[in-house]
Amino acid sequence: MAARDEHIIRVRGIRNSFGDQVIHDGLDLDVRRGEILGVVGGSGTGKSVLMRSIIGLQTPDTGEITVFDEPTIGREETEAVSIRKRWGVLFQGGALFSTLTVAENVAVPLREFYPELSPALMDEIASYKVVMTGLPADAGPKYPAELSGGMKKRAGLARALALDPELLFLDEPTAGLDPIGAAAFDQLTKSLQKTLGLTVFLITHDLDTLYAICDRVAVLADKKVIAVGTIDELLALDHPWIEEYFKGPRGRAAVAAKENHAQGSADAQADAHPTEVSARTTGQPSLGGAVDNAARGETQDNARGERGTG
Ligand SMILES: Nc1ncnc2c1ncn2[C@@H]1O[C@H](COP(=O)(O)OP(=O)(O)OP(=O)(O)O)[C@@H](O)[C@H]1O
Repeated sequence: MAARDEHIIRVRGIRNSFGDQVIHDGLDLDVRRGEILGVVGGSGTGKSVLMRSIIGLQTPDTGEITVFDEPTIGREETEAVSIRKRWGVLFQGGALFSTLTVAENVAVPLREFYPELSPALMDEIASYKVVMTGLPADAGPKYPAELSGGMKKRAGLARALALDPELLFLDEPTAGLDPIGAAAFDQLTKSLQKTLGLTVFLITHDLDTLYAICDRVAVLADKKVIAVGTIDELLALDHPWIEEYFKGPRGRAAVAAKENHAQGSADAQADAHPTEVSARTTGQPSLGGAVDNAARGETQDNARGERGTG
């Protein structure tokens, strides 16, 4: 279990602005080692800008950010490389290179950071990562255009895991997936986090994801992180936005889905496969088996009942 006070990411007093538009002002956040931290907030509150600031793609006007106890703002590229190797990022939509196959996409970070590796070894590592994320082995030679939306996300995840990171950034990983595919992706994330000992910074609008896999949730509003804690801790704060967010109709449905899943898991006994797909807000029965089933479920991307932002 993670030491509660061991912070992989520390953000202190950052301000981000674009022209006259101030996105963050005095924003603080700590991410603990080994946790899955969900990051929520209304559209445009700056969740992605925060992630980009942490990974060095956006330079805040002021403030400090450290990752693995190393400052990330204002670092020379050569200095930043040693930190960047230790995290993986899944951007919204997967951000795959359309002219490269899945395996070539996964190998991109290997080529960038370890160009001395032989092509055969890069291929082997890429194949391993592809299978690890639940894609069929024959997905490697396919191009992104030949994949479903869910498979693209898995390919993006495989690329994010290419360097065996300690820290994973996921920007709305389940947006656009149907409920079964989204549930499968959540369980894959949880399973990888446990197996690989990852710390996960997860931006989402998906209440099911928050309830199913997040250890804590950080709420962005008013240009700051206004609260961070477990969902129960957040609800105890009696904040109107938080209350509405978690206790509205979608929040209640997410709680029901989690309870269904807990009941299903009890019924299925304690040795259930870690990537088992849970029942979700659709009321779908729990599916056994997992990665393979998950991949099958995702062929239903964009079907009715798709989970988008909310
Ligand atoms: N490069 C940029 N130039 C100008 N404005 C930007 C830039 N990047 C982000 N913004 C603005 O910053 C604000 C926050 O954007 P961000 O993408 O972080 O929001 P978000 O909370 O992730 O939203 P959503 O939930 O809709 O994805 C938005 O108003 C956006 O238009």
